Amino acid sequence: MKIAVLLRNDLRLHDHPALSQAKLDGEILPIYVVENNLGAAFKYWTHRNLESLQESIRKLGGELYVSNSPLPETVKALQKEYAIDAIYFNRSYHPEQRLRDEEFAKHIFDEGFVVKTFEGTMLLPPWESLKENGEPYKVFTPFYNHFRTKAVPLVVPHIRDAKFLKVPESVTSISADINVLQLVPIFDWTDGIDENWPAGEEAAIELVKTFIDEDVAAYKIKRDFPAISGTSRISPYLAIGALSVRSVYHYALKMQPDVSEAFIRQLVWREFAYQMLVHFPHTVNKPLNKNFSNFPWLNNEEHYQKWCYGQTGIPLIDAGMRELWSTGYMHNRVRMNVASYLTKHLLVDFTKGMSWFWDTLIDCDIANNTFGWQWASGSGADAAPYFRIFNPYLQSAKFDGEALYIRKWIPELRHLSDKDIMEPDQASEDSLKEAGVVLGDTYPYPVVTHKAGRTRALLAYGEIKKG
Ligand SMILES: Cc1cc2nc3c(=O)[nH]c(=O)nc-3n(C[C@H](O)[C@H](O)[C@H](O)COP(=O)(O)OP(=O)(O)OC[C@H]3O[C@@H](n4cnc5c(N)ncnc54)[C@H](O)[C@@H]3O)c2cc1C
Repeated sequence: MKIAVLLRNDLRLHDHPALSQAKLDGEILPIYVVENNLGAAFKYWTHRNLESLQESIRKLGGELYVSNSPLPETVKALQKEYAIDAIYFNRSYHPEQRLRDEEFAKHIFDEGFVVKTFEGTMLLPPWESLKENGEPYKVFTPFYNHFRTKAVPLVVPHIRDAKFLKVPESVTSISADINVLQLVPIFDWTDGIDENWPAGEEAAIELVKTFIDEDVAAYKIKRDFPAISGTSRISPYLAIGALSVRSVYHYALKMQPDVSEAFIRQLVWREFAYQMLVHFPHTVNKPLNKNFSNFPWLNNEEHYQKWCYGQTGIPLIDAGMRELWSTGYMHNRVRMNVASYLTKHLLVDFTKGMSWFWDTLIDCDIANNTFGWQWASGSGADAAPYFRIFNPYLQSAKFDGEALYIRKWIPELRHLSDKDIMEPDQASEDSLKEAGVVLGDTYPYPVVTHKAGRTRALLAYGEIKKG
């Protein structure tokens, strides 16, 4: 049987249920089709991971094919040029793609293809984590407790040999040249990504093994400090699927059963985010909490731009946004702060923050990004209540006490003392002068200070509470 295995955000050969089953059932034609509106950084990350997977498949004597046309057209043309019998794929939970997949699967099944779908994204399919009454959980702790009573399926074997198909040159609907997808930007801004993130599953597996073998025990106490590498940094690999979440889960439980609880808990937050997405797909652009539909956002474009480019005058916020711009990643503690500052202090709609993250993160993940923004703005499931507003100065003092993170990303402030660097507009004129800082020139004044932003946010919140 000639089986086309559709690859999406699952660019790997380990624990890949669709490829594993195809290996047992026949000959494999792996195809990647760009389907969603990818952000710029993630496009480039996809390109590099496709290159890496191409290399691995070639070592096994096969070829990875790509197509620029939408999936139904690609399959139709391919069928005409190179009669395939079956289509296998791991399910996607991107709301739009899920609908397209369902329609597509039905259509090609009616046309006589064998169609098989698999779980390749989550630890458990979303319908296995429901309450007894069949409703989805909206609060994390009961979800987590329920989840821990379930057995996560074991991983499937790494593909180390398989019969791969190679299409003749006459077939033009797919190509083995990844460049045809044009995922690499014309202007070269990708150095920061290249320097920080080796692509591909080998790099991903090495990273996660080292983290679990050596660092997971300290995760709980180190994970909140952005200047130190206390977290796993596996999110870019989970997002593109170079790493299977099930492999990570089982490896952690097997190798470090006594000290991996805090880390496993985060993997289950990801699971929770996915099940929220599946059951409440409208949350990708609308608040889960309906009260927020009429929230009086100010959406000041100038403020938004300053936030995007790390020019708000609040050092912790600017450091985070500059880390994101340079590397395609931001530490979780800082993500919570920048999201809170945008939606609460600046009163900019959370969907605007979400779309900036979508365009700049290499770990952009539709479930985690949606969930994170809904949570931070107070409109989502198990959310930070709106009236609890992060104070970025206290957050810096608590989680970046020696200002190592701020100094790294805002070098123009580096000569200020640990205290002054967190709130430069409160520093004395002498201290600023001595450190070579001219507010409004070398570094901006705050767009909105914590005190003013907090008061304004609470007033806005009062409006929606009144109804
Ligand atoms: C506003 C906002 C937007 C976010 N957008 C994304 C996104 O687009 N993609 C993304 O992967 N994560 C997102 N997160 C969640 C979190 O910030 C990242 O998963 C984490 O920083 C990745 O670093 P790590 O792999 O070192 O995490 P670790 O702390 O090592 O955790 C391991 C894994 O657990 C999962 N995880 C950890 N924290 C969370 C969380 N709070 N919610 C859901 N899953 C979690 C991730 O898959 C992560 O890779 C967002 C958080 C916020 C507040």
